[in-house]
Amino acid sequence: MEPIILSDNVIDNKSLRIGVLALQGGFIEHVNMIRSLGAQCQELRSSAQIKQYKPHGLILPGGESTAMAIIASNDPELFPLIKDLVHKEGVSVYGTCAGCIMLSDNVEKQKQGGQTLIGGLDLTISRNYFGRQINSFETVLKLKIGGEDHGEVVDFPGIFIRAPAILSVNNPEIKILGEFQHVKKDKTTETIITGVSYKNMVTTVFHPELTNDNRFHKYFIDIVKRNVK
Ligand SMILES: NC(=O)CC[C@H](N)C(=O)O
Repeated sequence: MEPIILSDNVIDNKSLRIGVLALQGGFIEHVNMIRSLGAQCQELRSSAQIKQYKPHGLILPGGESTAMAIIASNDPELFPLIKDLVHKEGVSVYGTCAGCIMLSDNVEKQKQGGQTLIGGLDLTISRNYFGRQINSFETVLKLKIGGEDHGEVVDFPGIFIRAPAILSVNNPEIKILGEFQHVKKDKTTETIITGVSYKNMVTTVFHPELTNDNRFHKYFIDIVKRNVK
């Protein structure tokens, strides 16, 4: 794929740079929300653009994780580069929904034949857990992202679109940001983990970028700032 180089005037070396992987899905809403918080933000579509922009933080948006992996395969350097940035260079990353799937080590209901992942979070996630698009829903979540140190529980609007569910966290160092009680078809309930954070990585299975509540993005920007060397 021909790399499209970013023009120099979109890169401001003096302030925090957040990139949003813009291969497919809901990237523009993240860009708007990050910009509304005063950080610079850029859609990134290739390994060449990521190398040029040198983001301090990267958002992997929602959409369709299998489609993203197929598009990414046109640029064989792209996923290895993201893996290096996140796992070796400590660049902060926020994965929303499909992005959360891509950052998981164990994915149930993968595309037949498997799908390419970035990994790094030892948790078990199940794709399309709540059913098809028509089974998308909204609910109010309790999330531990509030206050100065982000240790307080706040109410947060949860938009779930063909969402995955985090069924278990297999590394005790991974911090659970929230859980909710899902009532199953047989009326029994189960606990679903809605978001986690671990070192420079944070994920949600719901979509804060589709609300007008920017507290989750503020929380991510604070993680990025903390990890900038
Ligand atoms: N809203 C979303 O990102 C849905 C995720 C999608 N079901 C996937 O498997 O990638």
